[in-house]
Amino acid sequence: MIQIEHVSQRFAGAEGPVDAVRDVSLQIARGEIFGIIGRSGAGKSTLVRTLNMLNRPSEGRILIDGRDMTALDADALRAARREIGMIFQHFNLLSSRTVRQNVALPLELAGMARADIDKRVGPLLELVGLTEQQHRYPAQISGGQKQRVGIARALANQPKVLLSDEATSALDPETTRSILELLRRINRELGLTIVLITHQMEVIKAVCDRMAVMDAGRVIEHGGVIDVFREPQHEVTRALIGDVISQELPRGVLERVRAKLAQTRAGAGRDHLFRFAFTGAGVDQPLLSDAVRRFGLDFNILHGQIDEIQGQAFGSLAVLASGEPADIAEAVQFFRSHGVVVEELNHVI
Ligand SMILES: Nc1ncnc2c1ncn2[C@@H]1O[C@H](COP(=O)(O)OP(=O)(O)OP(=O)(O)O)[C@@H](O)[C@H]1O
Repeated sequence: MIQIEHVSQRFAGAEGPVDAVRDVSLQIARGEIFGIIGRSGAGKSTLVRTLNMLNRPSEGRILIDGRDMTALDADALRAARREIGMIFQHFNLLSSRTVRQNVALPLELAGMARADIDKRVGPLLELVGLTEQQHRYPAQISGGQKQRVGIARALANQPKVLLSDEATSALDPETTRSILELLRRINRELGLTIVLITHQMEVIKAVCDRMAVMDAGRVIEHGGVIDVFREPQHEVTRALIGDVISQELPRGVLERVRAKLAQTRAGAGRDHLFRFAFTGAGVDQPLLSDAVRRFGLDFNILHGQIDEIQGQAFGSLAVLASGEPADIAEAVQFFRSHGVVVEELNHVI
């Protein structure tokens, strides 16, 4: 449905040209939720804004349903943009308009008759759960409610694609969950294709089907979310997954772990930090206690989580293993031979 073909975007920066996006090619299928993750400055916003030509790429093509967005004249582009809704981190609502009037705005701009607008807006407010708040102004509703207005407004023209630029970054974790659930529901009920950018792996894990990781303007890795989580190929991806662990560990524990790993790096310690990822059968075997017996290691479990990603149980454990290098290497082989994906996180946390 969406083909991004060799897209590059160069800006004229104050200190010379900035290559914000470099030769990105991706295919996004109809009806999927596709996540793009990367650190600040990786080029995510620039890339997603090329999809509706808010940024016109310096090179490459964007095809949506086979139509080349880069080749459209102004009128055709205006029409094509109605098929692409967008939501933003800071909601971008008009403060002088009520909830209902904000949602109606794109329809007014499209020249729709008042009665038709009313018919369209009612169900949208219902869909996002804001019927009761429809006559309030943005200043009178919560952040989560503002994003619901943003979503209803983005859906007003019945788009085929919804672009989400860090839509949950300004929200607390519980509100984030409820907005992500709403996006999931809209995706299923309306068959809408969603392209979502975020710097949080939690967001990707919660709603996306497939994902791409960006770094310094390039896509460095892409694939099914569960595959990327199970076996990240790139150091940047591993670091983004590692962030989840360091964010959830108590600060004191994190500092002690870092001190131990620094000792190991200096040649004076025996501790190594690993992340074990299990799916399916690996989950219920007593592999850790087996490895303790066989290889004489000590394990200290720092963080464990079982999630469901795309309907599959997926477990991950962060473990501090202490032992001689040869025993640790054998233990890693042992885990791998039982289908557990093992990564060393020493440089990540
Ligand atoms: N209009 C512009 N003019 C010049 N440079 C730009 C422009 N827009 C973005 N950039 C630069 O392009 C690079 C990528 O920015 P972009 O906003 O796409 O990254 P991002 O991954 O979305 O990061 P963030 O999450 O911080 O927005 C950055 O170095 C940024 O400074």
